Amino acid sequence: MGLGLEIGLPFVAFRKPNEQVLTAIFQSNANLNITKDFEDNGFVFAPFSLNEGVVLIQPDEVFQTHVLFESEVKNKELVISEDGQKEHIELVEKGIQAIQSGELKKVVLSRKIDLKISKNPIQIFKDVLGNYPNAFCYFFHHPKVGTWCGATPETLVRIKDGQLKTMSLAATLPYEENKQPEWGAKEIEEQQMVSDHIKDSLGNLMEDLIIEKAESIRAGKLWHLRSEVKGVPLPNTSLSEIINSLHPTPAVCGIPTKVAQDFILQNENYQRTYYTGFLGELNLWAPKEASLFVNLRCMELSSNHAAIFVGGGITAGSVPEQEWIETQNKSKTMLGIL
Ligand SMILES: C=C(O[C@H]1C=CC=C(C(=O)O)[C@@H]1O)C(=O)O
Repeated sequence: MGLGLEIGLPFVAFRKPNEQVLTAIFQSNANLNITKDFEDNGFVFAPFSLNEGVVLIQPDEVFQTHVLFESEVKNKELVISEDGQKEHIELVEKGIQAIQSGELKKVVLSRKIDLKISKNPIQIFKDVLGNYPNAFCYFFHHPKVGTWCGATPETLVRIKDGQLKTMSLAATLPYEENKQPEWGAKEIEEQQMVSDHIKDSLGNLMEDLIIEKAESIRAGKLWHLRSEVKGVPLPNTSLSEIINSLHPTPAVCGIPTKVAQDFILQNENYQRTYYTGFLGELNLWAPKEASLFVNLRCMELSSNHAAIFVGGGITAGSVPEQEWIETQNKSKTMLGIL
């Protein structure tokens, strides 16, 4: 991995949720490959706005090895900067107004936290692997794109042997030791909205679609509500149709999708680039197979700087100050590592 960074060639290393296999994919030239139809094979790294170009790392060399990282980072109390609070609260207020006016039902609003770092990137990735065993953990580098690292709890879509799996993910509460989360009506409704949206957008591409009951899942120091979704795509449905029906999910964009995406692009105070895009294996081991994850709980790294990206779903019942605190809590996933 260090070598890839030194010689400036594209590579990615990743471990899937609850697995112990680390896969590394290396491209042997520095070309910026863009996939348009998801027919290529390799590792995709997609931005939030797909028209910015979905990057593909060609699998010129692929390695796999068993790893067992269990390095819990000492849980020192994090002091988190309050910079950006006013702007974020104003943004959330604007989102709530758009919901009240009937334009939107839900919108996910986010921000970027910049900080100086001195930690070595390899150690950062080892700590991500050691601390988030049930997340999709990755380290991505492309000389023409940048260096990203993350531990995401959200699957965009997994397709194998003609079976499709995805998830409806929403709502956040802080994790407290020996305590189960107590979800309120707002969170339950927020997650149900996501399940209904998946049913509407994916349903007509599927022979059947099963959406399981919502359950609490832990993602580091947070809880979320999640329903597993599975089914069989209709014959001749392309990967591209499936991906385009799911991305951007209401966990990162909103409802209705197009109105929420336009609201985000016009109102957020920065460019998301690859945060809330997606990434993962595409036709890598067999055709029509994909294992894609939403790029959440992630950061962009450069020599002595990190940018952490955090957001939260806004609905009619949201309270701006609480939404600010939620983004502060989400930032701990990556801040705790740095
Ligand atoms: C947008 C993010 O989280 C999403 C995923 C799970 C729960 C969320 C929420 O409670 O708002 C968000 O939709 C983020 O972590 O930056």
